Amino acid sequence: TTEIGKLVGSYLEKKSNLEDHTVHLLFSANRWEQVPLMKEKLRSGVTLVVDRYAFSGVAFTSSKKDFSLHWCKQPDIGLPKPDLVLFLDISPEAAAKRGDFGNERYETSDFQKKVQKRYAELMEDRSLNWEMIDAAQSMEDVHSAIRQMSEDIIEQAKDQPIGKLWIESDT
Ligand SMILES: Nc1ncnc2c1ncn2[C@@H]1O[C@H](COP(=O)(O)OP(=O)(O)OP(=O)(O)O)[C@@H](O)[C@H]1O
Ligand SMILES: Cc1cn([C@H]2C[C@H](O)[C@@H](COP(=O)(O)O)O2)c(=O)[nH]c1=O
Repeated sequence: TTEIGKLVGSYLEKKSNLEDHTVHLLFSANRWEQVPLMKEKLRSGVTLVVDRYAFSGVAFTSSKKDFSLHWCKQPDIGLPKPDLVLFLDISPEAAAKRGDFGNERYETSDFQKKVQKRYAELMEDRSLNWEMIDAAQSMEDVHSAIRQMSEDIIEQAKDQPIGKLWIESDT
């Protein structure tokens, strides 16, 4: 809903075109503009559930030609570090059978396969608490797995300081 968010939304809906580096930086700027609010909420005890976050930024842009994982991570270094990252795993073929697939930019099975590989590379980073959930299960089972893991991490993280994403000393 922010001005930057609207630019990104229009790009995803294929209503406008943006140069690839530019849109990557806009996605990141859209996260950074929310950081003061995120920190305020976290410090007041609110749990944030963030859809996609920096990991999609890296996985999607680095799937484009001539983009490295390294370059793609740079603008998001130092964002608030998540206590838990849930990867909802489903094959691109099964995802394509679900509602609305194919309307947005990036929603082709070939591109999604590249993205899935990039996520696998990101998940090798042991400084982050990645958990995989089988998203091919029923909605009820997906929900129950997410709920269990979330409740556990909320309990563990409640007295921990806010870390910084991809900064080694802030694990
Ligand atoms: N476990 C499930 N089983 C069957 N259908 C599902 C399940 N989860 C989601 N769907 C359906 O798949 C479609 C896409 O799901 P959803 O809206 O949750 O994904 P999304 O938020 O669009 O994903 P993305 O963040 O990748 O864009 C919807 O039509 C939804 O009803
Ligand atoms: C955060 C973020 C997202 N993307 C891409 C990934 C998806 O194709 C869309 C968002 O889709 P949603 O259904 O609205 O979740 O945007 C990206 O390329 N870079 C990012 O930083």
